[in-house]
Amino acid sequence: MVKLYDTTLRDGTQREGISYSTDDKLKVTERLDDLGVDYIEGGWPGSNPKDIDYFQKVQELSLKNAKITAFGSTRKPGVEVKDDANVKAIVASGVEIVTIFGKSWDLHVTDALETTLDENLAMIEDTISYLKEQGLTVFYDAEHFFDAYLNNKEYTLKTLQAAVDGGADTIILCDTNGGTLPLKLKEIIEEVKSKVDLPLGIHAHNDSDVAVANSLVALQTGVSQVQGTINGYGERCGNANLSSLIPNLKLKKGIDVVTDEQLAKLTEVSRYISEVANLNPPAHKPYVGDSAFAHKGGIHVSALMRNPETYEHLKPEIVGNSRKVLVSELSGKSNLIYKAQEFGIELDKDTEEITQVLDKIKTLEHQGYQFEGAEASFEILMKKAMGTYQKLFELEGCRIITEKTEGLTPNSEATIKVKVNNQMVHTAAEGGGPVNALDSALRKALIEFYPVLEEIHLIDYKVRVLDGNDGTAAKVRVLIESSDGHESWGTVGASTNIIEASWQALVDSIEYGIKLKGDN
Ligand SMILES: CC(=O)SCCNC(=O)CCNC(=O)[C@H](O)C(C)(C)COP(=O)(O)OP(=O)(O)OC[C@H]1O[C@@H](n2cnc3c(N)ncnc32)[C@H](O)[C@@H]1OP(=O)(O)O
Ligand SMILES: CC(=O)C(=O)O
Repeated sequence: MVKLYDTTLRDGTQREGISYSTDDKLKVTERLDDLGVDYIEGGWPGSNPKDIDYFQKVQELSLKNAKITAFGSTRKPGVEVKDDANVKAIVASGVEIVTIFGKSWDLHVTDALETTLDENLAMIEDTISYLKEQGLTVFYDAEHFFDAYLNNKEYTLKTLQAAVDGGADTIILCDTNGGTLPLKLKEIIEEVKSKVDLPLGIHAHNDSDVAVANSLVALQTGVSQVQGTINGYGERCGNANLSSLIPNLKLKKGIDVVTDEQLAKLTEVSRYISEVANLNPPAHKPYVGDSAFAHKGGIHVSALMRNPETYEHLKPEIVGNSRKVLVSELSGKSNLIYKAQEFGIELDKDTEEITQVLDKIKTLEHQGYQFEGAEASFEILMKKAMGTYQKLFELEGCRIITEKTEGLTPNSEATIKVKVNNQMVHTAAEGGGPVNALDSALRKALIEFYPVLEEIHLIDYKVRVLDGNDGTAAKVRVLIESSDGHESWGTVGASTNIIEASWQALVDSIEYGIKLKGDN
């Protein structure tokens, strides 16, 4: 039996940039419970009022799978355990399971705690025995266990014995600094197993980029509890990533740590937690990343269309993710056919049209365009090449003036002349900058013909300088993301003139949006 112990809400919050509210923590708790983890370490009640609040409120949730645990340290040196503020806060938190970390490494006892080796052993034993007397289940986190073992095996084993004597229910071996490699970790766990007769757990940090590997090796060596966090969030480089460990265990090792239905929620849970953490979802993480099943190379897409197993180690839907095919200068005809099918366009591999589209993409990418983030521009390009694209308006001309007066905010004004439905429209608009003025003038000209434009907004505008060596004459790429509040689409432009690059991306964005909303 393998037990999943999630510390997203404790060690995960030790990652730079994360700060949840109590409400956030409660919502994440429910998602983790849904996912099927066995334990949720909700926080450290001795640390801050938010965590005290959390432990009160979490009692009102009806969890289906998980048990809530509270984290804390052994008592302070020279303090009676019943009087220790941290221990009192843990007992008051109302949980049935607590996780206490103690020092395994003599260096930490002398240099961090600044106490004696014997006092540390007493701190471990009597904190655990006191908590056991309170009727609690106690997991003991042996902090820095592997470094400690390599430095002073004899003392380190005494700290574990103190935990056993105190009555700990499980001992978790922690690779706190994340510096241990899998084979060394395995060797040490094998030795410990022959000396400690208690269930063991593993808590691995990712400083050597092997936290998941270390956790798998530990489980293979007979450890039964694995600690980690969703998306691998955690102090410094993070903790063992449960978003990878869960599918690895279930799909590769045949250990049913969650049900098939729960596994299919993995991607959603990963993205939900990154949203709540206010971080970008981790695009390149295995299993759950947006790019985990993104195929770019033409050779890959060609084979994939014949049999997905050729370039995927599992079906993306199993973990709630989906396949993505990208279009770029690395595409072959297969990428285009795949995308055409997505757009509902019939395209045959043996036609002149597909060769022309492919050549055009490769030429344009050489000139600085990037279609990967601009699928709407790619769809338009494809339809134009096939002669099935109808433009919604023609530009007759435009003029943009930016006025900069010393001490005043610069102001831009655009005038534009476009032909819509055989009618010439001439408008002007102001804006904070030249592109903003141009966008406003164009919208003003088109709105009476396409009222749906009211619902279409630019949500992101990115400019990338392509050849910085050319200074202010450098070519730039503009990527625009637009949305109607439900769907979003990306468009691209490239030129040595930033207004021209913006114009190209803007026109594609507006035409695509109007057509998407069926207002043409
Ligand atoms: C490996 C890990 O991830 S352990 C978890 C680390 N997480 C955190 O530290 C987040 C929460 N921490 C906090 O809110 C605060 O640090 C608190 C409330 C725990 C302590 O705050 P303070 O009392 O102001 O102490 P401070 O943070 O400066 O120093 C840590 C204290 O804990 C002591 N300590 C460290 N480990 C242990 C331990 N296992 N058992 C007992 N005491 C410990 C240190 O010796 C130091 O005590 P001292 O100040 O009396 O010398
Ligand atoms: C306990 C803990 O978080 C660690 O040792 O890393």
